[in-house]
Amino acid sequence: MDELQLNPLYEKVISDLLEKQYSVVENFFPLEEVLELRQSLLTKYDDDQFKKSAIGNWTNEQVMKAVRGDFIFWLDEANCNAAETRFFSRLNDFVDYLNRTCFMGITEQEFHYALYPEGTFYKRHLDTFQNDSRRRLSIVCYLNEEDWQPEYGGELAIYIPENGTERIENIYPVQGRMVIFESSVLEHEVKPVKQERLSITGWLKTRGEVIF
Ligand SMILES: O=C(O)CCC(=O)C(=O)O
Ligand SMILES: [Fe+2]
Repeated sequence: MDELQLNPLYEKVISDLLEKQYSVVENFFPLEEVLELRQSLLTKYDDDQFKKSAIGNWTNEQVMKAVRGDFIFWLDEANCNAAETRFFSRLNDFVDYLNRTCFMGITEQEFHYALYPEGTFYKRHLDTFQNDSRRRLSIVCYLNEEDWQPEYGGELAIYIPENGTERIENIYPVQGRMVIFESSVLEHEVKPVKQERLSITGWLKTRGEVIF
């Protein structure tokens, strides 16, 4: 095993996760890579490659629309473009670090692009709700234009249990910002967006049973 170089950025994420079960970092991906991913998302979207998101086994469109309104495109690591390859390569470096320093046992990952058209949202939920207990960490990186304003809405609201009550952390989807949190612990929600909202979102998963 090669010697592990201490990585201050990864260490910050790890200590945040230990302390509060989520972390927000601004420069995980260099700006030019964020812009490339944004371009690549938009190209696929314009090319009609996105699908309406679904929730578990729910097939009723109206029910789904009342819960989440985003469109997604699942990425295939074995078959992706240069920008996506760079994304996965940074991500895999981080996963390798997590596994080596925290014995996280991440063995799998799944990522999709997401686009929330104006007026859409994603109601409060837990990311392990799809009968998949293997989701360990949720990761979102925002691919919006540089001038995201609070009046555009679309904040990620994380509900944090605190002293028997609940605190809400509101995180705006500013360009290049990455949020990482414990999938099975923190409930969260995407507030209605008033401006198209873009992201790449995914889950780091451990080996384990899928519970039905
Ligand atoms: O885009 C976000 O801020 C969060 C999205 C989310 O919660 C999900 O896709 O499960
Ligand atoms: Fe979620």
